Amino acid sequence: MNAHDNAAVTERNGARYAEVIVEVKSASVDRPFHYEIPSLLAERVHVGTRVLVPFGPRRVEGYIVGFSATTEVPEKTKPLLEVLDDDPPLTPDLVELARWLSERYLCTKAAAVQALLPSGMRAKATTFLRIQNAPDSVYLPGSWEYDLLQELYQSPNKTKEQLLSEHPEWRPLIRTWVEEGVLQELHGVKHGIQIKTMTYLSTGLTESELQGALDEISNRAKKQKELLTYLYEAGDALLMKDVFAETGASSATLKPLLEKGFVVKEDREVHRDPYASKHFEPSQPLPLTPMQDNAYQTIKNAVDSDAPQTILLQGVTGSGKTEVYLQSIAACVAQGRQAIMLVPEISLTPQMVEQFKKRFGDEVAVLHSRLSTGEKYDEWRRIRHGEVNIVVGARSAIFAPFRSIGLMIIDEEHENSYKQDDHPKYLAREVAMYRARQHKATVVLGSATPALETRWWAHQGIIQRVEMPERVRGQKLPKVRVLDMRNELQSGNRSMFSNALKTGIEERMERGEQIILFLNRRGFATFVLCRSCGFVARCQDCEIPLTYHKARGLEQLRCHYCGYAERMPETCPDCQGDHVRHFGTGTQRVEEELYKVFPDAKVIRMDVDTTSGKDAHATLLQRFRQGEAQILLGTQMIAKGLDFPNVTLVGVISAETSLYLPDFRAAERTFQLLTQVAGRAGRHELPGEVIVQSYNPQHYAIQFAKDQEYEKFFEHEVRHRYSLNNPPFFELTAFTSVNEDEMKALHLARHLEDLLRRSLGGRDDVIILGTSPAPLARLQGKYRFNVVLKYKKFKPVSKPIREAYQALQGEAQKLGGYLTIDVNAQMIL
Ligand SMILES: Nc1ncnc2c1ncn2[C@@H]1O[C@H](COP(=O)(O)OP(=O)(O)OP(=O)(O)O)[C@@H](O)[C@H]1O
Ligand SMILES: [Zn+2]
Ligand SMILES: [Zn+2]
Repeated sequence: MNAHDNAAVTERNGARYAEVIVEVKSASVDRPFHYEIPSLLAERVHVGTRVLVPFGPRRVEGYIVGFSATTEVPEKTKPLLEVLDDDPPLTPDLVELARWLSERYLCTKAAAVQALLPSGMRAKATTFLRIQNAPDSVYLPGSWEYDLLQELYQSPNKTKEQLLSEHPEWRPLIRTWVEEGVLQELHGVKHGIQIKTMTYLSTGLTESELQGALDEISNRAKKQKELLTYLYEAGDALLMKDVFAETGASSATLKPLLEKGFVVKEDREVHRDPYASKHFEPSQPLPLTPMQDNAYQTIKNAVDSDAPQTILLQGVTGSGKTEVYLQSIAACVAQGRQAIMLVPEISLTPQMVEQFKKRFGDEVAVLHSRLSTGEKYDEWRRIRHGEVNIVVGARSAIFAPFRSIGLMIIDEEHENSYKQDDHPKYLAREVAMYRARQHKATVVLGSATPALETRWWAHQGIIQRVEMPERVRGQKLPKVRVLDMRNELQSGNRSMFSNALKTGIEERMERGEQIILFLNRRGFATFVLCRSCGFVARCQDCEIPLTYHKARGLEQLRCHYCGYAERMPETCPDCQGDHVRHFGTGTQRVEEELYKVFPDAKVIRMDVDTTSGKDAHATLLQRFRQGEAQILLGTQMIAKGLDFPNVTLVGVISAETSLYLPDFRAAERTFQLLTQVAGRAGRHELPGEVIVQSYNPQHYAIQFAKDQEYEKFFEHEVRHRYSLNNPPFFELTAFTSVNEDEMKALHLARHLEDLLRRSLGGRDDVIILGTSPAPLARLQGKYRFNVVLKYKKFKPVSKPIREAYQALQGEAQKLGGYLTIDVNAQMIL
């Protein structure tokens, strides 16, 4: 077993050795190993094939990533044991993608491969054997054939792997019988629901045989005769439970027919379809508005052009982006290519799925985290086997194993959730652009408020940009009022609702209209604000708001970027008043307060606590739609994509809660959130109003959001980013050292900082920020310290970064902690 890390050969061409990535979770085995290909398996191995291999004393699963004619120590090279699927789960382009993932995001190759596969497969894919055509021969007890058949009859739920580990000698027999069709291999997952089968009944009798059979059955067994005739007339195999329901027959009726061989019973593999019970009324494409048509033509031309392209579709809320997506996808599929539609997990609502099902019917697979493992696995197989041409899904659907992708659309492309927070910490947008190069496909990034990077690339001419600056029916964007909460305090209103918001809510309740109240709270960092003058404590170097900490009775403010710390001021440095407070309000507190102020109100609260159940999210929204409550109160999860005709007032409790996160993207996020929230109002006949409460109403993110002026915001923010060496001008990579022991966590982070300074210090395209406590300074009892690196381009620094990271993995473990890395970090936590 020796390693070859160079580019894999994808054609076997008679090569003797397979290069295999083994499923072993350890950085020290992060390379392909060589295995000899036994001649029996030669026809079945391809790049992407899943195999069983010996690894030390164990047998483990692995994936073939290439072939090699030679190996360094041939006598020590062991053979592959088994090919685990008929179809390789990974296609060669996905194997190549896994290699790129591990290089770009510094994860192990095994972790990269796992990211590409559905969790069902990860949960342990396995094979079941079913008797398909029992052999005619009679076998003697004690023969392998006899014993194997007995075992299969008696324990149908044993996996092939279990049978083989108990009786390795059966391997050749099983293989022969599978080839001859005596046995059928069913692929499924162990744990939870397995492969799903349904029982079918059929009769293979000819007309004259049927006559003979009916004569043979006693006249008293009328039910049996009816059942047999029913099956004969059907011709095809029928689902047993339907047959029973239709004919009133039961297992007792069936049994004698089976014994006499008049009826055959067989289990067939079926795909679980999470939407099977729903009927979708087909929808027709809408005639496009001129603006939509312009966007559609641009996308269609790009798809036709057969060169990889990326297009930013910048359309205001309610401009009809979805219809453009639907028609672009239809055009792509009409060309015989496939399409991937990504939406943020929280917008993957039933209404959203419905739109796709209505337009494309069975051609769509849906992937999201609320599906069961089995459902996910089955949807994935429908994609892999070419049964669908379209997938709608959250982040990981970007890995859909399609053969020829023409179009990948990322809706609300600026959303946080497109960055995976586990290894590999990939950004869906980057993955899409990589796959676009592989498939000569088009990427569409859709948003009313694009990520600053995306808009910058368009500005630089690196990607195309199409605008849809108006709403479909020409409705005005809602009016946004920003209310100065400092004035409220001055006039003696100490509650969290301004007088204007209170009046607004009362009016809507009287008129029977609905209200959305929004609290853009992230729930961890606490910033410090003066309620009299709006002063916010910031780091003088980084301009990032300082975070409040209380430890051993000492109240401190810290910068989570550079490590600077100061004491919590007792009076406001600006106005000398004593209203300096640390800040943070939860949805639950707002709800309590709402009931105090409006005892008659009915409120639906949506946050992580109330939406943890399987369909809780959809159910709550449905109840609000049906008018069960006047007020919907929630966090960012209600900001996106919702379309409620009866909502005429949207209130933002405090714009500050996202503005003063210790994050260089805080202004961008606040602008995006406010714009999205405002976009929820007045989408239909009733005009909408938006009230934003703030202690800093003059802040540019709030002012530009008020006028929904993305372009102006962009120009302002991009200058700001430039002066602070932040994205898009520099990319950020964050290392986090985690340990129960604060000193050990700190020690490792300092050590890492040293290493980085030695290898990268002094370069003018790299900035190393000092070790500092992470914004989430303590999580689950563990201390966290960050070292953040800024650089202009990843390639020239990737080697020193990788080396420093790998060099300290061992030490981190020795200290009882660990070190993580987030390449192209979107948020430093
Ligand atoms: N060509 C059209 N003719 C008539 N109605 C349309 C057309 N295109 C879209 N619509 C309707 O306009 C409304 C807004 O469209 P949609 O929700 O796609 O906007 P959007 O750009 O995705 O907005 P958001 O960013 O807020 O989600 C929807 O009700 C949709 O059915
Ligand atoms: Zn700082
Ligand atoms: Zn003040």
